[in-house]
Amino acid sequence: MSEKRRPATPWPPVETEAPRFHPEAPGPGTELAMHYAECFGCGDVDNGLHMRSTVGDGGVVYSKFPVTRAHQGAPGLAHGGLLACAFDEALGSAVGNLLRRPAVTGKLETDFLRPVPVGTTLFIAARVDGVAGRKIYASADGHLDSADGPVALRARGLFVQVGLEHFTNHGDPDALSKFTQQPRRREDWDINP
Ligand SMILES: CCCCCCCCCCCC(=O)SCCNC(=O)CCNC(=O)[C@H](O)C(C)(C)COP(=O)(O)OP(=O)(O)OC[C@H]1O[C@@H](n2cnc3c(N)ncnc32)[C@H](O)[C@@H]1OP(=O)(O)O
Repeated sequence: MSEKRRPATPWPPVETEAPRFHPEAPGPGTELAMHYAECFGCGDVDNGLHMRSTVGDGGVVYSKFPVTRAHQGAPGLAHGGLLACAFDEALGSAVGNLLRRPAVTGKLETDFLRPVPVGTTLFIAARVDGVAGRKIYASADGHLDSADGPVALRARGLFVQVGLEHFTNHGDPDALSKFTQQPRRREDWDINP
């Protein structure tokens, strides 16, 4: 298959500032631990995505998603919704780890360019592209079977910064103590937009 192209739309869609990485953000080469043991993307969940991420140079976070039979849509092929899930995780990891600003996905768009067979590993490279107040724009490419393999998917996401009470009020009152990696304490986050 030749390199796929899709209609170009401006990204980020609004004027942004360059992302300001947190002074205590993990540096290049750091292998990121799961952020929550029950996270479907990175946690120890039966049939979860079991994604693992590493910080690269230049503000890129690399994540791997090993696609198994548990992740099928059509026979032998990954389910599109789960592929989008992998990108949500990868983009969220870049935002959370590099900026340390608590944020949730407001919008996620995914271009599916090539089928992703069971047995392949998706190598996702995610970066934060710009920040406009509470709005944080991030994007990622997903390569088949190696970091420079053919691009199977591209995704763009808008993350919206929230207060930490978003997680305790809407989710679990003990949410903060259940995060398993830094930032997990209130003082470890950059909570000023
Ligand atoms: C180390 C740790 C690792 C952490 C690693 C983490 C990895 C996990 C990754 C998974 C992440 C998730 O799945 S998070 C879970 C999925 N997402 C959610 O559940 C979010 C549900 N939605 C919400 O809670 C809310 O709608 C919010 C918080 C997103 C926004 O509500 P709000 O706070 O009232 O703010 P609101 O004014 O509506 O929006 C703020 C600005 O964003 C814009 N905006 C909001 N949504 C959109 C949208 N879809 N499209 C365009 N623009 C939007 C608004 O126009 C506005 O722009 P302007 O007027 O200011 O210009």
